[in-house]
Amino acid sequence: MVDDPLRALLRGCHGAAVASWKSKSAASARAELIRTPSSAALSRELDFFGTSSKRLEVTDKAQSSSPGRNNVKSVAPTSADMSAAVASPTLEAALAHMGIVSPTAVQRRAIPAMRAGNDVVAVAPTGSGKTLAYAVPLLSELLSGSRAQHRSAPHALVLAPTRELAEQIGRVFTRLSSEARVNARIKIVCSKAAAAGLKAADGLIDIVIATPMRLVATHQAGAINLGRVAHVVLDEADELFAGNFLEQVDDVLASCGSQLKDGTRVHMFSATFPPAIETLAQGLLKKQKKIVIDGGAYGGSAAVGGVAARIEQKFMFVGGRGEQGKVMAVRGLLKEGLRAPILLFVQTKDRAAELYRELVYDGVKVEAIHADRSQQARMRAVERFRTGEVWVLIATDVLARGLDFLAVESVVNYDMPSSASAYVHRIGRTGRNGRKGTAVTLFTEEDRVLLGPVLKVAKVSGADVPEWALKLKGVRKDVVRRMEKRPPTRKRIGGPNRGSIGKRHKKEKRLESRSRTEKGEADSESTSDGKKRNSATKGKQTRRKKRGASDGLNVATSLEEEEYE
Ligand SMILES: Nc1ncnc2c1ncn2[C@@H]1O[C@H](COP(=O)(O)OP(=O)(O)OP(=O)(O)O)[C@@H](O)[C@H]1O
Repeated sequence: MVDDPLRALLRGCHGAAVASWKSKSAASARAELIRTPSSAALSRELDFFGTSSKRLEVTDKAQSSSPGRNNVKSVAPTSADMSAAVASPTLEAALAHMGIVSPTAVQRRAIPAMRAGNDVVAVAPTGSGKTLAYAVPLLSELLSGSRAQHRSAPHALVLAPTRELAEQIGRVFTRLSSEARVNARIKIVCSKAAAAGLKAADGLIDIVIATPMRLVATHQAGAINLGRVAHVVLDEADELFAGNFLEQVDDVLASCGSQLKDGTRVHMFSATFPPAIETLAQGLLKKQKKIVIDGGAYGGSAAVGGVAARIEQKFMFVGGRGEQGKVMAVRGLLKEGLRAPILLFVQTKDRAAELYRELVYDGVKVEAIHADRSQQARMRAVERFRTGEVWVLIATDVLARGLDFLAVESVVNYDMPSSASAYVHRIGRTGRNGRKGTAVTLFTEEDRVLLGPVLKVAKVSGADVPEWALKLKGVRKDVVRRMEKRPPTRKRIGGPNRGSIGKRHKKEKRLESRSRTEKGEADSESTSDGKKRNSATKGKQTRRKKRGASDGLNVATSLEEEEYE
């Protein structure tokens, strides 16, 4: 094993793989793998959330030619386009300070549309800057003084399907408002603690960013007044209108009640907006302004689009050998130099655990995100990925939407996404903000039903879809829909290594369990009802063990599950 330079690299290097698996031979890819950048250089590249000043230091050929663009200290002048879109010199300067000097297409159109008092529906590709497209007009209203001034009554409400996304949106608002000195009171409500804090503070709030479940609970507890909300923004609107969240979103909008009739504006943003969701959303939009950018598809039979232009999409049939074929395919991709960091999507948390075992045994620097781990452990996993300590992050669809992992080079759909929309969002974790990215989708015989819709999206977005694939016999829509709701049951992931987990993994298990115990202890110390909390934690751990999840790799299976405490 030591003879194999790839194995040595996978074990020891912090550098990113720089070879494209598609365009280079295995030998040259390996050679490039050996010339990895330093960990410092890599960590500069890995600003996943795109909101810190590090992002401006990224060494990117496309950007480095524009002087001042990569220098945090020098603020480049903004374009005429930017002045016209933002219409606020203060915000314009703040954006320039963040390295944002010209608007993206969706910003160019959505910012003025929101300012003009419309209900904006914006469908634009992943990574095209939709967050700022609504953050700018909302903060600009606060700047101009037209804000609600009622206790616990926010001026604007932003809903997002997951806690991670809500927190990311919160970071964007906080950064921009502090750069512009808006002095906006921004609250992120996506955990019990945050909701309790809101009640305790009982003060003025300008903007609330929340997950639907937590906001409903907070409202029911009387900690927030939704009666005077001027704007409701639904980020990942199609997901918020889908089964899991519909009831809660409905409750929130009902709580904005009378205001919805006489003036609350409702805005929807996503990279996908299927016709069924459009019909559902129509009733809420009084003064609607639709904005559809590039691949973003709004209505029509295509139903989804929104694939960022620079993502190279590849499909690999791993057919006959089923699950074993997939593991081999992933090993092959890594060996051939698929560019890291890599996000690897699987269908369920159990499969994440199984795949983790396979890869960790190989010596791949891999992590898996799971909802049962403490928030600290989750953040640590992301941080390890961010700094290049971990090359491959295994996740379920909980990480598929909205998260701005700016430096992710490749996405692998280890398991076929459950719908064309899911495909768009998953692969959209790479190729963000005009960067290049690679998306590889593995499929077997049992994926035939979902393959058709996914290939259509790929074809529409300019991917080189093989002729044979386009000739695949169509599947009835109701069969596709059934499959979207209930993806195929897959065989366990496990190759020859299964069962022999190896020293390294055992060590990871020990560390994980130690960190859980520490967390339990910390919880018990920091609460007055410590005993209760500590025994509850222990009970939870026991239950987990009973469920056969002693390796602690329970990745959430649904977005709903993600709303943990
Ligand atoms: N005008 C701009 N110029 C340069 N960078 C920008 C601009 N607008 C946004 N960005 C950056 O682009 C990245 C992607 O933005 P954002 O997360 O808002 O995309 P999105 O369209 O919401 O993606 P998704 O559909 O996946 O949620 C962020 O890192 C953001 O800071």
